[in-house]
Amino acid sequence: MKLRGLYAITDSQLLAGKFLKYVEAALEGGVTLLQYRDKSDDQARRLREAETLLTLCERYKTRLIINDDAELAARIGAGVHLGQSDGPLTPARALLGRQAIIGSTCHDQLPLAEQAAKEGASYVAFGRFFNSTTKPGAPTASLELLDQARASLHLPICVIGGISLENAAPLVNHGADLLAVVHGLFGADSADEVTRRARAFNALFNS
Ligand SMILES: Cc1ncc(COP(=O)(O)OP(=O)(O)O)c(N)n1
Ligand SMILES: Cc1nc(C(=O)O)sc1CCOP(=O)(O)O
Ligand SMILES: [Mg+2]
Repeated sequence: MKLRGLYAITDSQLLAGKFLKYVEAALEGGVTLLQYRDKSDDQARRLREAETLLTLCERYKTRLIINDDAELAARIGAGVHLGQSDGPLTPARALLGRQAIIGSTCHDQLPLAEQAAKEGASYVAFGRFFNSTTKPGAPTASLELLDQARASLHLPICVIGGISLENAAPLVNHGADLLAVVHGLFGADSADEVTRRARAFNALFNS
């Protein structure tokens, strides 16, 4: 499967009261990867929601990624996204198997991406590229870094952090394969607008 296009990431606060409606609206518009990102400790709810999202993803032929939690990913047969403090990649690959999608946060550091590639990551993520209300404190990354990453890495490159329809085009032009978006997708006033935004993000890869 080609990892290229929109990477939608859920946010439990932003999507409160409209979680499945907005997620399905995004899937309707086209989503390459969907990440379930819930930073709570409510294991029962996390399992329930992850299973529901997996069923929805199967219907739309989208791959589900669980943020932070390789055990939950293994339990339901999804992929996982691991940050630098979320545990090592090698055991996660052993746990999830060769086919699983495993992503790695590399902030603004190429050496982290090279290491992640060696340890079996399926994609590497750089960010944040713009101001983010979802994660304001994340380290910043630049288009120059993206150029260097594109020239030296042979893995799909994901970009994240404050991405919107207004600022995403240069990231694609500088070699990003996956646009990871929370607020710029789900911070919409209606489900129809989420679908429209998803289509418009994907169209950036065809222009
Ligand atoms: C696609 C993608 N890229 C980066 C992150 C951030 O991961 P991390 O640094 O572990 O921070 P949290 O999201 O866990 O707060 C991500 N989740 N997804
Ligand atoms: C979860 C996350 N990680 C980041 C990083 O830079 O590693 S930025 C970020 C938040 C992404 O949400 P939004 O699209 O609303 O800015
Ligand atoms: Mg994490």
